Amino acid sequence: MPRLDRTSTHRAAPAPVRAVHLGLGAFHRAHQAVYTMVDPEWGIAAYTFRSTTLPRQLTEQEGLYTVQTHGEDGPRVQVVDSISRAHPGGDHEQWLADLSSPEMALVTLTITEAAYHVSTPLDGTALGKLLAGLQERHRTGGAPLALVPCDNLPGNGGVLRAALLAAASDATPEFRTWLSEHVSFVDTVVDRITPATTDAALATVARELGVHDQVPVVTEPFSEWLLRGRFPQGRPRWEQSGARFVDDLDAYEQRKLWFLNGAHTLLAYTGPALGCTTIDEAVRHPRLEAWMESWWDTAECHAELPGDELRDYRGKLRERFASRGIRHRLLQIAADGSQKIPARILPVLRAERALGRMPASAVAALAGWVIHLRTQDVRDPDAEKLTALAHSDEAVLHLLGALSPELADDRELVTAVEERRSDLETG
Ligand SMILES: NC(=O)c1ccc[n+]([C@@H]2O[C@H](COP(=O)([O-])OP(=O)(O)OC[C@H]3O[C@@H](n4cnc5c(N)ncnc54)[C@H](O)[C@@H]3O)[C@@H](O)[C@H]2O)c1
Ligand SMILES: O=P(O)(O)OC[C@@H](O)[C@@H](O)[C@H](O)[C@H](O)CO
Repeated sequence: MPRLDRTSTHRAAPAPVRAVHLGLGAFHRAHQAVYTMVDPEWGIAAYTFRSTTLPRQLTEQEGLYTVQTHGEDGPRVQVVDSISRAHPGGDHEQWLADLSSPEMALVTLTITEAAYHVSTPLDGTALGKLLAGLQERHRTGGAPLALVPCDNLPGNGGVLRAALLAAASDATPEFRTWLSEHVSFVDTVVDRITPATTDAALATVARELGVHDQVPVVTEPFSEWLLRGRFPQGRPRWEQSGARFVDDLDAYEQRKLWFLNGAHTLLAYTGPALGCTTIDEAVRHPRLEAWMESWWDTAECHAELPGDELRDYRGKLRERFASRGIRHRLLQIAADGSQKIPARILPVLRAERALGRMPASAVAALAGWVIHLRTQDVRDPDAEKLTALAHSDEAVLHLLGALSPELADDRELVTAVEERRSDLETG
């Protein structure tokens, strides 16, 4: 079977590289790279964090790959041609050359929530890599740049700015001033459910297009990108692909993190305890569905957007989650809980506790997390510490304290989570 080639794409040759991406995974390829296709003047140099396999496979395909959307009307397969070059994260020389090129106007990032914490040593971390690139750019002329984090974090632009300034605490005052004044930190809300690709996706491409793609991406038809911030050296015409540049990002960010990601987290931890493995299975389980609706009712009491907008969003989420075309594994979503629960569950839980209420769905999410830590192969930057706590006496008390110390002082909450855990453990 022939390989993918440019006969079915808009770009006869790779577009000039004006954007860099760090964290070349499924989501970047289903989201930012697809939005960038609209503008033939903009090509992307995309870097993995560590993997050497994906860049090699993409390079063998001239950077081309397919995105397949699974909606009600079956799969649709599209060739994406905006990645002009793909590199392994270990290619440091090329990274420094790209970051210091005055032609480079922006850097997008999908480096996971956990990567925004400054850890020492910085070497080998995403922040360390970014800092090294920015220092090289400053040293070689200091052209301005926009940084565009696309991870599910509240205030992701501001978080990245604070993290980089903290990471650069030993850098020269000149560099720190340049970083503050000439690097723009763009806030974003990103949304497109994109699970890890399975082998079935390869067969779909072969059947639909008659070509072999080694690295297809599977995603949903829905896609959203909201941005707020400056692009001092320009940007692709993303708005022509549906991106929206807005001033009032915060309420939409809250809606996305609480309603979509919060429900995902709730189901990711309670679902396996009730025998489910994917989101579409979980939303068909009556008990899990009831918790999800209860979570949304609770979150609605504290959300900023008007009720009718939230109800509309909930309706769309029900459809998106129930889609059988997207087999989104609960265990994929369950990774890095210590980094996700604070943004997705705790704000609503705290608001409820301040009113003297005990939100059953948030309690279920925390109880499910405790079970996850006791029973699964845990992927979390604090995995060692958390699994030890999960097997200790008073595991719930210690784990809630690890999430946020004041939670452990709330004895009523600790008891409620313990009771739900015991209930879930017995099925
Ligand atoms: N998949 C989605 O539905 C989705 C939707 C919205 C946002 N996101 C964001 O994108 C991120 C990546 O998702 P994905 O689906 O591409 O996952 P993926 O597993 O396909 O790729 C993850 C990418 O992140 C890199 N990475 C992993 N750990 C890292 C670390 N400690 N430091 C730096 N980079 C690291 C990996 O090398 C890889 O390039 C998520 O963590 C999330 O913040 C994903
Ligand atoms: O990608 P993560 O690991 O931050 O979270 C897992 C899912 O909740 C997330 O990927 C959603 O599918 C996504 O945020 C939808 O836009």
